[in-house]
Amino acid sequence: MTAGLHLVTDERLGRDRLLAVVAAAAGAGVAAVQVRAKHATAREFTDLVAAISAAVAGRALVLVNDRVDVALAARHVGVRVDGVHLGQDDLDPVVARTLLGPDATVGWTAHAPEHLQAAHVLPPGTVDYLGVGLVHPTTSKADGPPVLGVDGFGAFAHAAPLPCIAIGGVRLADVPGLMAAGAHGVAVVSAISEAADPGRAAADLVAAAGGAR
Ligand SMILES: Cc1ncc(COP(=O)(O)OP(=O)(O)O)c(N)n1
Ligand SMILES: Cc1ncsc1CCOP(=O)(O)O
Ligand SMILES: [Mg+2]
Repeated sequence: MTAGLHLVTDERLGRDRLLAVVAAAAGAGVAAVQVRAKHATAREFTDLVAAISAAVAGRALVLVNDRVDVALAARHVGVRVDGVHLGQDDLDPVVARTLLGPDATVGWTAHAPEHLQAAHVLPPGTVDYLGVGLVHPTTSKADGPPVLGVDGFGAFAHAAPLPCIAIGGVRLADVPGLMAAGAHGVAVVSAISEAADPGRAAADLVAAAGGAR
């Protein structure tokens, strides 16, 4: 179930704080935790996915950013991994779906007209949701795509053939407007990871995003 709130892990955090944030967010009812570690080796990334999956403890989906090989490796050693979030330069989602199987969750980044066209011609059942942004400027991703704003996000979501998760500078105050604009859910790094009380912040965002609780 991908609707609701996604926590994307913050690579700026130390491991203890990161795992505490993940556990608090999972306890607050996030729908998914996406493990993002742009500078990790394959082995480091696989170990991190295992630690985060243990912290999630089955309370949310565990998605691996970018790396189908890491998702498969973690599964191979018995770690619960539910799927991947792929960018436009990552493995083709059709191939990812074949490798991960029909029950996996596969998300795909989209922010340009050609991405929408590509999404329209995907075989049914390939991708579960599109990650769409930036909603606002962010310091969590270097060289991010252009800012759409809430209205731009809504226009994109209405033209999309798949549910859209809003990402990029999303704060609690943005969530009602994004949901009203057609969001399937929202994904955040800073709004949870930088909060003084990440569990409280996650619970408030879950409530606003119409999560499972
Ligand atoms: C939910 C969600 N949407 C978009 C992204 C961005 O993915 P990508 O463009 O591949 O950028 P990186 O996260 O890999 O830097 C995302 N991660 N999650
Ligand atoms: C990974 C990613 N992809 C697009 S924006 C982003 C980071 C969003 O982080 P924040 O919620 O702190 O703006
Ligand atoms: Mg990516």
